[in-house]
Amino acid sequence: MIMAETGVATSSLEGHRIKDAPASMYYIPDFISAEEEAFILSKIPANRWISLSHRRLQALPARLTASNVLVASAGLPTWLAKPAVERIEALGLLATAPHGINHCLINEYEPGQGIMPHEDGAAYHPVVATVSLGGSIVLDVVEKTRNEREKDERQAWRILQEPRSLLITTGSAYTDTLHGIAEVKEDVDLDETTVANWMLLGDRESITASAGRNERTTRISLTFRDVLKESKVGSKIFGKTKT
Ligand SMILES: O=C(O)CCC(=O)C(=O)O
Ligand SMILES: [Fe+2]
Repeated sequence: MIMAETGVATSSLEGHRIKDAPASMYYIPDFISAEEEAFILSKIPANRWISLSHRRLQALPARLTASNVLVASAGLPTWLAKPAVERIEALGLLATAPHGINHCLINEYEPGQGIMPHEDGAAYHPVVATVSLGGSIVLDVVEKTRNEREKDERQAWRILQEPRSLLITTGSAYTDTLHGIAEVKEDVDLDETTVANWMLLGDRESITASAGRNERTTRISLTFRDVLKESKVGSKIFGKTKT
């Protein structure tokens, strides 16, 4: 049995399945410690942010090309490899991924910022692992529709992502749904009837104590994936002899 340092074993992953969400999403609170969270936050390069109109982001080891190829001379930095990537891979869900995790997208959301509903698509192996840092945020997941008429009937789920948690999206949750984050300063009406992962949360009490409200603070997410098209470039052009 593989035992990650947090005490989450492969065989107990089933206990973290979000039963009210499409198959399959898993939520693990306190996947990293507060010290590990602070360490990762201190290592995120300050000079690599790319500002979009509604959030900023950076990609490591590199952004994908227009045809979704990861061209990089190095893998992920050690501050992402340990403990985050190592611990995610120990869960076993990426066992059939061709490279394992080779890419991390870092998104930062200030209160009032979000991301439009979208799917991650065919550039990646269909397993996404998201580690949250900083503040809590609600991820909205909604069924894809084939036509306009179905739009009103589609199912939707709200996933609350707490700081230091891990969310894994696989299977039809990856292929048949869209996900997004509303551009609000506060998530409201959070309770056991509206939050799909309510029973898996690390701290339900504080949400209940604030009458089902989550006031947003800056949240940084680490989205770990396996980019399917990878091109390793040697460092020769920089005068080294690496092959
Ligand atoms: O920040 C998140 O949790 C979601 C990010 C996302 O959907 C993406 O980068 O594709
Ligand atoms: Fe996404």
